[in-house]
Amino acid sequence: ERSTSSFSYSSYHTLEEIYTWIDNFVTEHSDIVSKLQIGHSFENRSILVLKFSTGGSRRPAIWIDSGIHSREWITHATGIWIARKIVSEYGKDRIVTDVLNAMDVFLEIVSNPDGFAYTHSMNRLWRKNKSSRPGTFCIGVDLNRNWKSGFGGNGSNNNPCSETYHGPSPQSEPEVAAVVDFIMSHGNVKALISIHSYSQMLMYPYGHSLEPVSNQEELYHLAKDAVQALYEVHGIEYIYGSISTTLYVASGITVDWAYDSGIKYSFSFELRDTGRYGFLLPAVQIIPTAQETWMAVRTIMEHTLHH
Ligand SMILES: NS(=O)(=O)N[C@@H](Cc1ccccc1)C(=O)O
Ligand SMILES: [Zn+2]
Repeated sequence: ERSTSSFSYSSYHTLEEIYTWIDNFVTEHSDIVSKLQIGHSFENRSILVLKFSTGGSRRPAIWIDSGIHSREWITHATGIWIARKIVSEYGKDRIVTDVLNAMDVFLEIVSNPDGFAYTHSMNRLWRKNKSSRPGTFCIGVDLNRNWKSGFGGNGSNNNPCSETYHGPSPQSEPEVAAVVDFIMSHGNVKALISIHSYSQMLMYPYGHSLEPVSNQEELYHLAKDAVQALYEVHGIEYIYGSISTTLYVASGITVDWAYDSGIKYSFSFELRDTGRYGFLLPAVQIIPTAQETWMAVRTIMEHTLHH
């Protein structure tokens, strides 16, 4: 009896339950999945990444992260569901099979483990990590403002008590430094997908400026196709475009760093909903959200494989 088959994919889970699921999932699919520890959080929790690989060495890769903002529980749940979808579709779905026969996929489900634990224990709406520094009264850095590209610019805040506090310096946070170090040492990541909630948007760089990226046309049309694939599942409508023109100016964000580091297919999702439940999305919407998100992610994977 596979212990992951007793795991409820239609429920929200604690950090411990997710880490146990990861171990069971890797054990049950050891032919294609392995577990990497890329670092430790501020409070010394392991930072874990699932690697999906069918062989080769240093194959071009796709990076997916969820949970950088700890209160966005739908994103961890979607990451878990996508992990299972990838292994169940390999050998069946033509696109997944072609992608995994040529590329590796890295999936960081809990990108902010300290914040996530805190949303279960003390404050459901905690967003940042849990770092603290002498002489700083408030806790936590916004891990979507701590990246080097555009660091400290408009749409981030220098006040440690702010929800968008960028931290003392780029990559000051171990949760960000671990990802930077991993991706830079891998050196062959072709696409990055950073999953947030909520607003129902699919966005690409830049967030820190209104200036279009060099392959803006390509990213616009890929986002359009991905959003259409998403819509066809349950009729959910997303808007899409560059972060700064579609949402707001935000500086020091993951996808701007990725793009400026050469990852030309960098996207950020804002999953369901549009504000009725917001971060408190009911668990009954987990699987529908994951199913539709998967179709958009699969579209981006296919494009990355062929370009
Ligand atoms: N998920 S959210 O509610 O925090 N909104 C995100 C919006 C966002 C998402 C991706 C890149 C830049 C900005 C944020 O970091 O402000
Ligand atoms: Zn977020």
